Amino acid sequence: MTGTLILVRHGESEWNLKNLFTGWRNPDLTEKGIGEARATGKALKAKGIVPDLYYTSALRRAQHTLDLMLEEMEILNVTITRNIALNERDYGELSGLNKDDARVKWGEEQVLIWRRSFDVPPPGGESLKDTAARTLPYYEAEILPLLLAGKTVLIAAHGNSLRALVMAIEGLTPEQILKREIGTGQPTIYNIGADGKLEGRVEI
Ligand SMILES: O=C(O)[C@@H](CO)OP(=O)(O)O
Repeated sequence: MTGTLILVRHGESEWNLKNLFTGWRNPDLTEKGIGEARATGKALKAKGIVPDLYYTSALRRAQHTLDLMLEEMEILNVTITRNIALNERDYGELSGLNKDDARVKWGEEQVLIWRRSFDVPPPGGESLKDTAARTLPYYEAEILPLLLAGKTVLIAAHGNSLRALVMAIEGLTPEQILKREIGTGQPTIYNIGADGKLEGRVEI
């Protein structure tokens, strides 16, 4: 049976707006981010998508995004699983620093490597590879069996925890994932086949 996996990055957060490295810090959504979450909820509803199960991280920007989407989809009284495995990558000592200040201090290239490379962690933080080491096992143990049973699963999470999933599901190389961006509030929808492999993408 084909399952459907809906990945949604949280809407713009207060620290996205201030251009601060966020990681495991816990700001909420801005008004723009709230609007992005509602818009994605509306688009999922318009497409007639009714998920069977709901997952998010232990951070409120993703939790709030999921709550807003469910409001727009008029889906009430469902169980939401919140798990730290879906948290954003930990930015370690960069957390709270302004990204432009970081570029001045360490240079554009070094900051790009910390932000988008596969296996180079920021000081005291997680690389994408480290993030995948907690996100992928969780996906394989908790989410994939549901998809193989033909379920539709909605996950609201973060730019880099989702990039880890996208890299695995799409079979991207470290060079390819370097260029992959996921915008705030942006949905990525996959049909997953009985073999657990990507069958195709759904646009909404
Ligand atoms: O600061 C962060 O936690 C992330 C996501 O907002 O930033 P970046 O996109 O630079 O990895």
